[in-house]
Amino acid sequence: MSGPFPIDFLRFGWIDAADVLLVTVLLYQLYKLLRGSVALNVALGLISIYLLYLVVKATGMELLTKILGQFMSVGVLASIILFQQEIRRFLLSVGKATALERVRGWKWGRPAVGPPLSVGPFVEAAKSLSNKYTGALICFAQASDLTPFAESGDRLDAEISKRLLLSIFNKTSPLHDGAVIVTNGRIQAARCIIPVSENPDVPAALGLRHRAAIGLTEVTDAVVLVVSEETGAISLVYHGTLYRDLPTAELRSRLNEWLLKSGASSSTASLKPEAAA
Ligand SMILES: Nc1ncnc2c1ncn2[C@@H]1O[C@H](COP(=O)(O)OP(=O)(O)OP(=O)(O)O)[C@@H](O)[C@H]1O
Repeated sequence: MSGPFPIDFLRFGWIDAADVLLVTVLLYQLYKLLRGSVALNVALGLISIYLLYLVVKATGMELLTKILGQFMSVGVLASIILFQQEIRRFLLSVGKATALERVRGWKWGRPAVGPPLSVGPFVEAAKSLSNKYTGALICFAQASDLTPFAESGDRLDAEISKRLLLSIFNKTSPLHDGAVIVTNGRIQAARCIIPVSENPDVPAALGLRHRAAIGLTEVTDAVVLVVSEETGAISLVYHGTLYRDLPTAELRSRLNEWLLKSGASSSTASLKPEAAA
């Protein structure tokens, strides 16, 4: 027997062990990715049909095998269409894990980091907006390209300042509706439309602004800051998780942590750590 676990009728080698391990890791990653979304139920449905197909094939039920076989043959294509967002997120996390983004900067002759981004103006603007119950939605681009969403709004390419952020979200401003997108340490665009989450677990009390913030972070690695018009609460969203009603110090530290962490590994922006106020 060549393998580490000699079983009479099975030749189970190191390669098989690695194979099983990798498939386990892959399935676990898939589960983590789909957890909490309707896609998990769809995936379970597809897996059940596949298992049923294997059983009817093994028992020789020809008609059912044929029907399910037809279904399975289009299954791959259907899965790609059904799971486009999840596949996108998966590939994004693989890309980040392989640290390709880190080397991309010098490899393609681009600067590894953009102009420094300070979280101060965002924290200060969020505080003011919150005190006045003015809604806001600010998306910080990281490794994922937010250009397609920025293009849905009005291009600004402006220097970041608290005053500009307050002007944009002022209720009388023609730019206040929609999201602001921050890329490369600049306000790239305002009035942008971002994808709304379809996760049924998002509390019904949350309106479209918060759902949109969650939605963008489900399909990209952006960090999103939300100020609620209704309650004045300031929240952050990252990787599909909403961190609600944050005090200023926590808002600042989380922004510093998340943007600094990825700023070091992505080519989109570097960040000046901010001391707590
Ligand atoms: N897909 C979207 N992309 C960008 N902005 C959006 C999107 N959907 C809603 N918004 C913004 O959210 C506003 C509506 O917020 P709504 O009151 O429904 O949400 P909410 O989560 O309850 O927020 P709030 O607590 O501020 O009321 C819109 O006027 C718009 O500015």
